[in-house]
Amino acid sequence: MLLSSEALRAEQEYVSMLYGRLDELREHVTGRLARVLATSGGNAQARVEKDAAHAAYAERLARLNAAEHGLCFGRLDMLDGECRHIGRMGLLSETGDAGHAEDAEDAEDTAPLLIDWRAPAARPFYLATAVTSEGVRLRRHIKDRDRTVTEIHDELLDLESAAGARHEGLAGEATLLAALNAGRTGRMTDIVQTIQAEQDRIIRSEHTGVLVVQGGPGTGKTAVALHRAAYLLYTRRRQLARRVVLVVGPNTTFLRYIGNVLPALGETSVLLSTVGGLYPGVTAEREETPETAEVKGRLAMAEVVAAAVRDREWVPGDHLEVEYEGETLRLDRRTCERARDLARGSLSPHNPARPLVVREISRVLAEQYAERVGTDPFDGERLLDDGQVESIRREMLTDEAVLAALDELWPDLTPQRLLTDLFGSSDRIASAAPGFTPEDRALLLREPGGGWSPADVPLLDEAAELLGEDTRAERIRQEYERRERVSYAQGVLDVAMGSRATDLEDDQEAEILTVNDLVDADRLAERHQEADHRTSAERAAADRTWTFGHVIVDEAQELSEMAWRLLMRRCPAKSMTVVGDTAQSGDLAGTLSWGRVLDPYVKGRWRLENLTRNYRVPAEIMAVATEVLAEIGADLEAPVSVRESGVEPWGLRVSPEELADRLIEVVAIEAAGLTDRRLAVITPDSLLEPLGLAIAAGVPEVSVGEDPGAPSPVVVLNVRQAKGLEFDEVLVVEPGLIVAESPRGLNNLYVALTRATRRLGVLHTAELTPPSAMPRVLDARLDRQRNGKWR
Ligand SMILES: Nc1ncnc2c1ncn2[C@@H]1O[C@H](COP(=O)(O)OP(=O)(O)OP(=O)(O)O)[C@@H](O)[C@H]1O
Repeated sequence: MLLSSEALRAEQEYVSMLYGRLDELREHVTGRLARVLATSGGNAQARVEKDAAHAAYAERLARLNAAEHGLCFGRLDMLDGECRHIGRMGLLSETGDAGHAEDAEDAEDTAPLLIDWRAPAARPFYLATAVTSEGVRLRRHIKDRDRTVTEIHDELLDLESAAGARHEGLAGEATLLAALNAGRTGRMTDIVQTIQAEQDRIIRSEHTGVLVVQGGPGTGKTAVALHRAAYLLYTRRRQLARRVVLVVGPNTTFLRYIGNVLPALGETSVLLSTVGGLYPGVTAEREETPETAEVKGRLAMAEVVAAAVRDREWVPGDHLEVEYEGETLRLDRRTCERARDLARGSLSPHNPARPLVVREISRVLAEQYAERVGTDPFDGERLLDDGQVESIRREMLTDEAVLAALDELWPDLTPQRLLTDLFGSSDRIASAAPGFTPEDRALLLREPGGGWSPADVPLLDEAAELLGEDTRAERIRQEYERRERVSYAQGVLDVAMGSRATDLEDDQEAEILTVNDLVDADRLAERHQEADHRTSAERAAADRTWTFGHVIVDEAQELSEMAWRLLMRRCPAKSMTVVGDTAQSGDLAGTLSWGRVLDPYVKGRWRLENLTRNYRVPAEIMAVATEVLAEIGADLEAPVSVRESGVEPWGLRVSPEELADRLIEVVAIEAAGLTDRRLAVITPDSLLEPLGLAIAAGVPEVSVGEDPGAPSPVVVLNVRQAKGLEFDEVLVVEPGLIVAESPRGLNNLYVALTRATRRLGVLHTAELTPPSAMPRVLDARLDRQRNGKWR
């Protein structure tokens, strides 16, 4: 129900008051922040406190700034006469914003002017229906632009109006449909104004373990996952903000697509990453075949990496000779075995255990050498005492031949070196992966160099766990740096004193000495040490061993078993929200069953929730996609579209020779009709480059492949790149080839067909038949719209 101008005016007054309150708070926090920045000096403790205050005020200011657009978007009139305004953040009438649940509790007595959408009092806004009114008489949706209320929609929640509802259970239908019909910008937006009841239940789920959200395309899984992150940060801010929430997505284009949602909700303690981005210092851009990625993603690779480490803890078949200072020393097998057992028995990872091998082997070598060169030729007595033998031992550790022998027996290994050596040698692969078929082993073999692939990252991480770090070297480096700083600081003080002393009268010298007493070199050095101004999320990104408070995995069906292993390690509390759709699993290493990937870690402790309504894809397009879904699995259920677009999908068959030209023609005409809308052309992998280049040459403002930054109106992508994204219009090229190119080709076609919010077209050459019956169904359906024309 659209309302009168009087109601609009009254609402404007309230909303203006709220913005006024927001401005006051901003001013207050900006002032505090400026004061913190102006303070200087103090001891280490004071500096830490200053950094913490700076971070807290900056974060609060970010939250206040984020609330600027659509600060208040709803109102509930309760049956008992109470009126609640709902918004992006809580606002109290007295000082302080109810920035999070804990703040709100602290300020219990203060009347809320605005209720944060995540607070329990806001919940009926999302859940109330005419059938279950939750004590609500009227729900109002408020829309504003630049602080001016432009629209309000009211829903009376009584049983009579329920009878008239078109889609039973759609809360705020007018506002929801306006959001769903709006043009897509290439950046996902938040849905706080129109969260639906089934989504709200998941967002606020109290389940603390692994929550799996399964739902078809467009059911809002990504939106729900991100809003759940915001909800958890609100309710458990003290624990989670420090530990950071990790959001894992399938590729960087996708991360860019969702990147604005949480900042717009005022949340910054979040790290967005692909699995390939989770190994600091490695950029996983190497391309490899899906078959190789599949082998690398198997859980059995954990044992392969472990075996590869064990293989590097070597003992000779009989003995090893070491040339030292003209003497040929001999390490027999038993000595080497003893050193190895000693190190393995320590149960330390490989690198930290290495000093035990080094000490034992160098001790044996030093004693042998001492016996050779330091024995009395007449009585056979050893001439060197223990101290001298120890000196020889230490000296030996700078000798190249000795170091080479140690490197062979128990090398100091980085994960990169371990895997480069492993994948570069068929012998090493055969030894570490005896259970693999020759074909699988051949898939692992590659030349050294050429960088790392996303599937390598969980293996590097696995190796890092097994190798461990010998932190002694790092500790020595830190101590060295500290001494350098102290010595530099002492120099500064000396220069200061020296120059001042020469300039000053004798009676002033005492004062300078007092200053020097107060600021000694150690303290000055501490002050020179750079403060760590990084946010928690930045520190988490740079630290492989960081453990996250909560992990959200999107498009989770694409993750390999090894990727799950890595993620479980990063979240020891196993507090996770996992969203995906096994019917969309296109990656060969991905999963078709949640139990298979989760049971090894949280058997019986993960909960499954389903989303059933499709907010993205209109019914006309979903009817086509559903035919494909039925081919993937007869028991799979398609989500039900919440709207129709009135636009039927179209199909166009062309000859192979004219494919590129007709495609350019179609894209050019479709693109010309786009105003503030986006078109995606989704091609089979093998056609991405040739067709992408052809389209880019013939049509302006086209980008090919992963989104380079600012979204262009027309993009050409393969299915993998389009995963999780959405566009106003989608043109699928050669669906038969998309199916034929992968064992999961049908799943890929299903993904491609479900990216459009308004219009779908299919352009193809051959009959859409092979290799399965499905495309024939698609062909027949599209034929009805075709009539030889695509428009
Ligand atoms: N309650 C809602 N209100 C407004 N828009 C919504 C709502 N739920 C979902 N949407 C919109 O529907 C679209 C699809 O949502 P989303 O991308 O989260 O779906 P998904 O289930 O992750 O899809 P896919 O599996 O295809 O990646 C998005 O534009 C999202 O903003």
